[in-house]
Amino acid sequence: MSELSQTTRAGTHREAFIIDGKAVSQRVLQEVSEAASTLIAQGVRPGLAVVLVGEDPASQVYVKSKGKAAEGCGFHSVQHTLSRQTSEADILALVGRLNADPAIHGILVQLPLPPHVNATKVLESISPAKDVDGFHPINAGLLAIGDIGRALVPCTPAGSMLLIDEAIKALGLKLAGLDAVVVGRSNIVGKPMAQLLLGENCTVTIAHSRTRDLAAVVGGADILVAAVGRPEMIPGEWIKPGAIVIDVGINRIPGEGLDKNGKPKTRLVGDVAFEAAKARAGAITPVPGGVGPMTIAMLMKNTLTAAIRCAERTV
Ligand SMILES: Nc1nc(=O)c2c([nH]1)NC[C@@H]1CN(c3ccc(C(=O)N[C@@H](CCC(=O)O)C(=O)O)cc3)C=[N+]21
Repeated sequence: MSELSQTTRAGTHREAFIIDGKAVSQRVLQEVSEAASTLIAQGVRPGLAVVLVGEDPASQVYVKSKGKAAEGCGFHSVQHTLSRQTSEADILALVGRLNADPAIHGILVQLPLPPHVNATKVLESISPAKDVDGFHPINAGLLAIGDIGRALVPCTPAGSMLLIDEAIKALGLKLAGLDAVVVGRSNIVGKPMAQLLLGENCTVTIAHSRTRDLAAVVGGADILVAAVGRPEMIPGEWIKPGAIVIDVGINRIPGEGLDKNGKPKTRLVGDVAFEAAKARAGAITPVPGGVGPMTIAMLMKNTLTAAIRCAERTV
C-alpha cells in the first residue's frame, strides 16, 4: 500500500484537501502586521521599495498588490516606476540610492527587466541585507548551506513550504523522509524550493525539460511542486494517489466568450490539470488562490525580517 494511502484507501475514495493559499497568506500578513506595529512602536518602520521598469500590465498588477499589502502591514512603501528605455546605469544608480537609504529595508526589482538591461547585474547590486526577493548569490548561498537563519529566502518557495506544512497537518503526515519532486530548476523557484525541502529531510528530485520519463518521476512524488510555467502540462493521471500537490504555475490562457469590454475572456490555470489531479491527490493548491497570494505575504515577512535585522545591527 502506498505510504500516503490514508486518504485513498480502496473503496473510500475522497477528493483532495484544497489548500487555501488566500487564508494562509492572510494569517501570515496578520502576524507580520502585529510584529510590525511592535517594531514601529520602537521607532523602526519597515520600508519596502519596489522598482518597476516598463509598463507591462501584468507586472503593474503585481506591483500594485505588493504596495497594497505593504501599506496593510503598516510599512513605509515606495514604488519607482521607470520607463522601459531607462539605461542599466540609471537602474543601478537607483538601487545604489535605495541601498543607502535608511528608511528602506527591502528592495524588489520586478522581473522581467527589458532585454537591454543585465538582470543579473542589477540583482547583484542589491545589498544582500535588503534583498527581500532572496535572489542575490549571497542569499542563494546561505540557503544552499542550510543557513536559513541568516538568509533571505525567495518568497514563492518559502510560501510554498508553509502550504506544504498546512497539507501535512491536514493529512496527519510527517514531512521528514517523504519523496519530493520539484519540476523546474529556476533560480527563483525550483532550486530554492529543492533546498528548503532538503532542509526538512525530504528525499528531493529535481526534474526538468530534459528529464527522461517525467511521468514516472512525478508518479513517485509524495510531494509534487510544479514550477514550469506551462499550462496544465502535468496530467492528473501522473499524480501519486494521496500526494501533496503544490502548483506554482500561473498561466493566463484564452477563456470562453467575451468580457464586458468585448475582449476575449482569459482565465488563469496552473502547471497541473487541476480537476483530474484533485481526484487523486491528498491535498492540492488551486490557481488562483494558492501559491500566488503566499508570494506576496512572504515578501512582507522578508521585509519585516530585514527591518528587524537592521534594527538589531544599530542598537
Ligand atoms: N522580482 C520579482 N519578484 C517576484 O516575486 C515576482 C517578479 N519579480 N515578477 C513577477 C512574478 C509573479 N509574481 C506573482 C505574485 C503574486 C501573484 C498572485 O497573487 N496571484 C493571484 C492571482 C492574480 C491574478 O488574478 O492575476 C493568485 O494566484 O491567486 C502572482 C504572481 C511575483 N513575481
